[in-house]
Amino acid sequence: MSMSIRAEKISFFYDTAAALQDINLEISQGTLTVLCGVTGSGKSTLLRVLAGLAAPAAGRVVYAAGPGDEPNVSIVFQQPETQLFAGNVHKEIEYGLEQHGVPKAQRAERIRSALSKVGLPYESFAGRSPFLLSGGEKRRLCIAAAIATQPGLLILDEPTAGLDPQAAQALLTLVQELRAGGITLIIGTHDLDSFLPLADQAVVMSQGSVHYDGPAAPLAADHLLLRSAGLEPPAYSRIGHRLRRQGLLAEQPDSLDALLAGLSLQLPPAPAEAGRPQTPEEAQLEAPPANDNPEAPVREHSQTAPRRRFWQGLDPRVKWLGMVLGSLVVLGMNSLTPLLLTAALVAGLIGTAGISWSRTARFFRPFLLMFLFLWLLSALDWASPDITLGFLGFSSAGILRGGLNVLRFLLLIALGFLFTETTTGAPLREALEWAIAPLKKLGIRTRGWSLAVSVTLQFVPWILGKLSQLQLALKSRGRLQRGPARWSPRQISLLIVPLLILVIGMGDELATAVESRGYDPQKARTPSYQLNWQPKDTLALASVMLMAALLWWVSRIS
Ligand SMILES: Nc1ncnc2c1ncn2[C@@H]1O[C@H](COP(=O)(O)OP(=O)(O)OP(=O)(O)O)[C@@H](O)[C@H]1O
Repeated sequence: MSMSIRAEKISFFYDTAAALQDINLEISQGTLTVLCGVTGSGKSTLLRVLAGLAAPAAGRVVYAAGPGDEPNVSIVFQQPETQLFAGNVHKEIEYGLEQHGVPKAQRAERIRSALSKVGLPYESFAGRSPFLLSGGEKRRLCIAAAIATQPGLLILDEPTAGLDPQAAQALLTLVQELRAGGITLIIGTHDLDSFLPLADQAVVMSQGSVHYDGPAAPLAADHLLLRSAGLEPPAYSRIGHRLRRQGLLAEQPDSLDALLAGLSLQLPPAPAEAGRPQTPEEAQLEAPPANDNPEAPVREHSQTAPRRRFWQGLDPRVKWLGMVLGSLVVLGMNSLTPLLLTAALVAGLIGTAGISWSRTARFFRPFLLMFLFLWLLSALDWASPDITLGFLGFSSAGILRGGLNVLRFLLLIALGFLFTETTTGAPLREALEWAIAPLKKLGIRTRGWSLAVSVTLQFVPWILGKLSQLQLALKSRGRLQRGPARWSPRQISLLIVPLLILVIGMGDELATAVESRGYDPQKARTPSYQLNWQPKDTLALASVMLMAALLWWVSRIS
């Protein structure tokens, strides 16, 4: 089932500024259309209007499906990471199917087939958290979620942006397969080199209007037209143009392959080279990319040190229990020896978890200053001081009591630090669900809680990531500084506004993504991560309990 689409005199405004003006388009069924234009020319806005996600201020969009078919449009936005919201890959895709009324019995097969089309094997990916996939895998998952509903029209906004060459090549192959399967495709892109050779139709946008609408091949060769819209012609076309002027090529190529084929016809082999067998290195250089096959998973390099892997591999419930048990024991300690012993133990654990000392120091620095101040405050004694510093007086008992409290709090924070540094978002969330599950028996609804925690947890690493990106951006515009990045009050004040805008923007994108998949806020969703208790977890928990008991005993006898 395929669809055609027609835009009639479309205009769209953001507040009062026109983003689209008088757009007329006709896209035939089963074709691939490339929508290009410089940044800000209106591509994303037009794609959203064509997908029915934004209503035009004037004009209309007309969809036509085959006889007996409902028009069904799917869109995959830029930045796929902002579109994911479910607890695992299976549920991420199932969500759209549910909204489209696909019966439960048919969903698993549809999900399996969509994942296989984008080269993510169901067995390896279905249970994984979408947030823990690589960028290329997230992109494929979004496309799988979009095609699972069997749309007649699929709209992709910047599908190759940010992908490595192999992942981009796999995506191009997937696009060709989708088109061969009869889907109508509209692709908004800056990547003319990749998409123009595949396209039937091309639309060039300029300042919210259509600058060119016609067949793709002549557009690639029309450098004047492309440049007048601010676009650089594809490299194969520019090279072909130059070679033709020098008489080295007979025809203007319409793809890189056509250029290479034309060259090999035109150029005789160099005399010294003629007849020489190809070396293995040359053969390798000329071979097509190893990952041409979209079924092949994207190769990934893991830089994780073995020690860190051990900690991250532990069942998160062991870490939750360890943190709770450790915190209870620490709270019960009121003498120095067990607290110092625990501090040494926690320091050792931080070391074995592969967390660098500079990272630890950066984390604790703000707490140390605050606690030092609190310590001094709790030791102040004006009436009968044991120690005097100028006009300030401190009592020895106050110093000891304050010191113990400070140490206790620092240890509690250190346990939390150890836990969150070795546990990523989804397992952490799942362990929390497990911990609060008994509340369900008391009739308390825990799904809302876990969803709130899940959303918060998704935002926290994202906000921290954005913060360090913003800090780097600020730093790159200042003078060269050595040493670790520090926060200055001025930097913080400069970051607040962009950070707020980013957070609001992300909320907006997420809301639109959810809406585009037919989100119903009344429906409860529970995120999931496959908890997997292994013998090593039992061993780790036994060690934690033994250490906690030992420390408790030391605190009783000292
Ligand atoms: N939410 C918004 N509020 C106000 N103006 C907006 C908003 N989104 C886009 N615009 C403006 O509308 C115009 C078209 O933006 P659009 O995102 O459609 O461009 P684009 O061609 O997709 O750009 P890019 O290639 O950078 O993604 C731009 O001038 C942009 O500044």
